[in-house]
Amino acid sequence: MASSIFDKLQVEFIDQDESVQVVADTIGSSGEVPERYVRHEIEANIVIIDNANCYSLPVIDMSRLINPDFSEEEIAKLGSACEEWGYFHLVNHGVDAGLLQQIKADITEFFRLPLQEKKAVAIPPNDLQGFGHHFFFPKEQKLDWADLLFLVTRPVEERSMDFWPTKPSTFRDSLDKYSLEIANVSTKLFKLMAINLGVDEEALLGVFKGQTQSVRINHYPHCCQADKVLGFSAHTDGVGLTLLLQVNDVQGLQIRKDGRWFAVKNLPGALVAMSVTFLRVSCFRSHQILTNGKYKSIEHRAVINPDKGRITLAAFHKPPLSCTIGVGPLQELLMKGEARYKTVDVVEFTKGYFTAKLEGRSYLESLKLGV
Ligand SMILES: O=C(O)CCC(=O)C(=O)O
Ligand SMILES: [Fe+2]
Repeated sequence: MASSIFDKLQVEFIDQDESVQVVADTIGSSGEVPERYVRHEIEANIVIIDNANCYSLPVIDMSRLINPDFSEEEIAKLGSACEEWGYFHLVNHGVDAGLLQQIKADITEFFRLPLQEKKAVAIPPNDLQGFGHHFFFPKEQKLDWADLLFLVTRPVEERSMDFWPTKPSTFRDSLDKYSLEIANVSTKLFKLMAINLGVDEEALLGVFKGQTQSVRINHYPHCCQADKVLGFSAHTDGVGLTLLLQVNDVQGLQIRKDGRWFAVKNLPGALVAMSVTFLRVSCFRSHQILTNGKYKSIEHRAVINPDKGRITLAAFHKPPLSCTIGVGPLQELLMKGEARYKTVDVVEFTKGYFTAKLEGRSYLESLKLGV
């Protein structure tokens, strides 16, 4: 049964009845990766990875953001992280440590279940929610080396509980609690971003009223030919703000800055926050350029570890598809300059985003005005 949210998009999603974990187990430690997964572009591109980690990635401290003694300084740091990187580590975020431990354990246990048990929540044809492997147009597109569990988590009435695993038994409860805590973190960040942008808090928060939160829980099995596959092709996330949780301590996220790829070192206990496309592109009167290009949306991808599987949980916060807030960029920002991005509504944006060939920034670039 297709969920109401994806019904509205009216685009076809093809699911692939294949588990990457099974492919990984089949090829073992010496087999060949099936052609469908082999990424020739990895070799073709000049990829410089900063393994030395000497590039300093922004780290933002939530406890300072909300402490009147330090907030001004920390909000300025948050602003430059969003402008320069569109990406930062968020520490002291306030999400309960016990809950984090529990959800990590539940997710790990879910992916360890035998395939048949995971398939109890398999993605049906032309839907997005559930366990499986997303496969969008075009058909010749290479497959990512990942299994995933995708669920709409908020608003609560939009949940399709049929896709929420019942094994392990604590899974549903942990995800329910986590989804609330992380929604609160995202709201706090939006408020602080509004202060940094010098716009009315309500103008920014209004766009997210009744926001949709969905989670994409990614499992990237290890691969004996790790340099031939990609866990997640280069992309920018959809609309809103992504908060990424490292479920286990295996590195794999890479971000592109100034044309170079950088490996992101895990920071224990931190969440990775990505201010994503809407912040750069817009929110009209349903989806207009909110920050008029001031904040970046970071292009990123996930690479595979040859020895260890990696698990992450990405929580996406976006305006509801029914968002009809008014046409045009945030007025206060437009008074400071011309609109730099086209106006598109949430449904059109989401459709374009999902159906565009995954070429990193291509869909985002197509919305740019005057270039
Ligand atoms: O797993 C990662 O490191 C990245 C995941 C991601 O980019 C996504 O789910 O959108
Ligand atoms: Fe992403």
